[in-house]
Amino acid sequence: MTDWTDPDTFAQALEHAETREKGNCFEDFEERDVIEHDPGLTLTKWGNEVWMGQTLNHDPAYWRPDAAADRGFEEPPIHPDYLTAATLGITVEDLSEKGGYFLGRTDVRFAQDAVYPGTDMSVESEVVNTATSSSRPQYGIVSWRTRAKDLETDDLLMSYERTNMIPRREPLETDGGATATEEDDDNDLPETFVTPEGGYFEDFADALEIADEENGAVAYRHERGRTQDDVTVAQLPLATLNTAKQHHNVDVMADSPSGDIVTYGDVTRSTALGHARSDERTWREVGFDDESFHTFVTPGDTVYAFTRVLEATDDASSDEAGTVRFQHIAFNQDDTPVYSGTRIAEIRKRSN
Ligand SMILES: C/C(=C\C(=O)O)C(=O)SCCNC(=O)CCNC(=O)[C@H](O)C(C)(C)COP(=O)(O)OP(=O)(O)OC[C@H]1O[C@@H](n2cnc3c(N)ncnc32)[C@H](O)[C@@H]1OP(=O)(O)O
Repeated sequence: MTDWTDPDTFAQALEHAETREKGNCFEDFEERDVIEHDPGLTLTKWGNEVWMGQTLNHDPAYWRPDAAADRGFEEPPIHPDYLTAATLGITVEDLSEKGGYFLGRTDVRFAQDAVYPGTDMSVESEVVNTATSSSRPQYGIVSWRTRAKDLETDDLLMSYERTNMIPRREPLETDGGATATEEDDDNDLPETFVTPEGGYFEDFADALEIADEENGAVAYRHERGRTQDDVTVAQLPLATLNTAKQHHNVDVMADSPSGDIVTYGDVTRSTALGHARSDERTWREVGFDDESFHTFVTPGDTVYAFTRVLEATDDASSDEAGTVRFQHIAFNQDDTPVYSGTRIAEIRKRSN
């Protein structure tokens, strides 16, 4: 009788067996296809707090009822970073589990009403673009518009457009692969870097004025760093039902370009944003644009943050705040940028 657990026999069995595959390849996506992501997700207080705690998003309005009330919330709401990560997390099984790279995201917008723990989400994505990758013939580039809604009321909670490199089932014929791109060596950094004196709206507006007079920029780094560990790399994405092997399968990832599991892009950016928010008086998050993930973050890497203030407008959803547009850059212990994106946030004004 064949002993299927005998290592030699089992090795042969594995060789003969077909693998029940997960995920979709580039060829499976057609423009205008709409994909509903099952099983959805209930946004819990636990998930919210684990996410915020580990990414250093410690704004008391998301933790304490009194601080929440002071900001006009009914109770500590779901943090927009967790909402974003959870929305993207449950799309992975259908969109990107096959592997590839999360290249970027733009037009990330949140509904004006806060989202509270206990909300059941339904999430769907529409394929908005498919393209060949000229540098990597074994991949194609796919963009989706993803929308998260409240399952009960059908209210839109957030939406964004995201782009990934997705493996092809059949690699394209190639005449030799990547063409070297010309390095843009232009380095015209301003001489003066201005740091805001505090974290209120007026501090950002004043700093922009000073920088303008001196032909400089409002740009500064944040002190905190967060080293990537088992919790940030594997636990946080799995808690959003993100099944990307990049984050939890060391065996497969050992043979990949990173040689290791990699941090979920939403963890990297949320950590950097947590550092940035610790130096400001956030009122509300409005949205993000032009988000890019420049290189891998792996266990043991430390995520730091750098901020540029681009614009301050005395106009917001509340008289208590003004609107600021930032560029945030996450970087690692070697000072290499790993993420960048612009962010629109309402920032509290000093009380008169
Ligand atoms: C959720 C999740 C995974 C998931 O979802 O399941 C994750 O969290 S995973 C962790 C986070 N992620 C990463 O760890 C990736 C880090 N990153 C890199 O490791 C490098 O960035 C690279 C190896 C991917 C590329 O490196 P690179 O080859 O040097 O980069 P580029 O040449 O700039 O881009 C190559 C081609 O992508 C086109 N391209 C780039 N950006 C955009 C964009 N925004 N929109 C449309 N097309 C874009 C570009 O136009 C070029 O197209 P062509 O192939 O046609 O030239």
